[in-house]
Amino acid sequence: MQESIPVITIDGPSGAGKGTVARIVADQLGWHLLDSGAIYRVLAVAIEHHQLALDDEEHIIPMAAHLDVQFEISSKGEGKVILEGENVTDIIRTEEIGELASKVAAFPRVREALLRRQRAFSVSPGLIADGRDMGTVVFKQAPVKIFLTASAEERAERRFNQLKEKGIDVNIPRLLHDIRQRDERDENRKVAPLIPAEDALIIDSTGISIMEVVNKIMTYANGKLT
Ligand SMILES: Nc1ncnc2c1ncn2[C@@H]1O[C@H](COP(=O)(O)OP(=O)(O)OP(=O)(O)O)[C@@H](O)[C@H]1O
Ligand SMILES: Nc1ccn([C@@H]2O[C@H](COP(=O)(O)O)[C@@H](O)[C@H]2O)c(=O)n1
Repeated sequence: MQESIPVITIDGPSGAGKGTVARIVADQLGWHLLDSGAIYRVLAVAIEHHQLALDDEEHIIPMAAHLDVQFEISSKGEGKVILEGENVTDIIRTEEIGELASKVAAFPRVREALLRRQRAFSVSPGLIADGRDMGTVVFKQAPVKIFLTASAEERAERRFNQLKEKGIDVNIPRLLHDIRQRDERDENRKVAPLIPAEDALIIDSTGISIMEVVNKIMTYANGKLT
């Protein structure tokens, strides 16, 4: 990371709203956006496509370091993810790929291999980076760090509504089970576990609207950056 580029990190568990608020904050500030979870998800898809075993580090590490992926903006202004020439925008958002991403993300050498790619997003005028270890590892020097959370029940309900809107058939008990399992894996892995950075502002968004969360972040960031 270049020292002079300001970075706002937003870490937290699945479904806390990180991606949603990161996008709005980035739009308001006119800054770049890094959805680091998408990189782990793309790697999970690549592992499936190449039919690799999850412990096949010999092949996974070089693949992670040289992942052939482009993050594009479509003509409608929507984000598009292209892996090895194939549009994987929708595939990477499935619960199955999220689960696989969280398994592969527990391997220290995989995380190491993805560091440079993530740090390359830090360009002028600034970056909003969302993930699990943005404030603790990837952008440790960031001047503004947020840890965004919400109760597991509320996160499951949000995910339920999100998937229902897309016409995907799911149920809340199953989503709650998956969310708890993913939290447990992300919080307890040996490297870069999901924990708030010591200097992070913790925001519990349970019962708080998206715009209220955005406003809290903007107020905090304005105070820190001026
Ligand atoms: N404060 C909020 N109140 C109600 N719904 C919210 C709130 N924040 C986010 N949502 C909704 O919750 C869903 C999940 O949000 P989002 O994808 O941003 O979470 P996330 O933390 O990025 O999850 P993941 O890490 O799994 O990608 C979205 O449908 C979003 O609109
Ligand atoms: N900085 C990050 C970002 C993500 N992960 C892992 O990827 C999984 C999927 O992430 P989403 O944010 O897209 O849901 C997640 O469960 C983490 O295991 C990570 O380790 N570090």
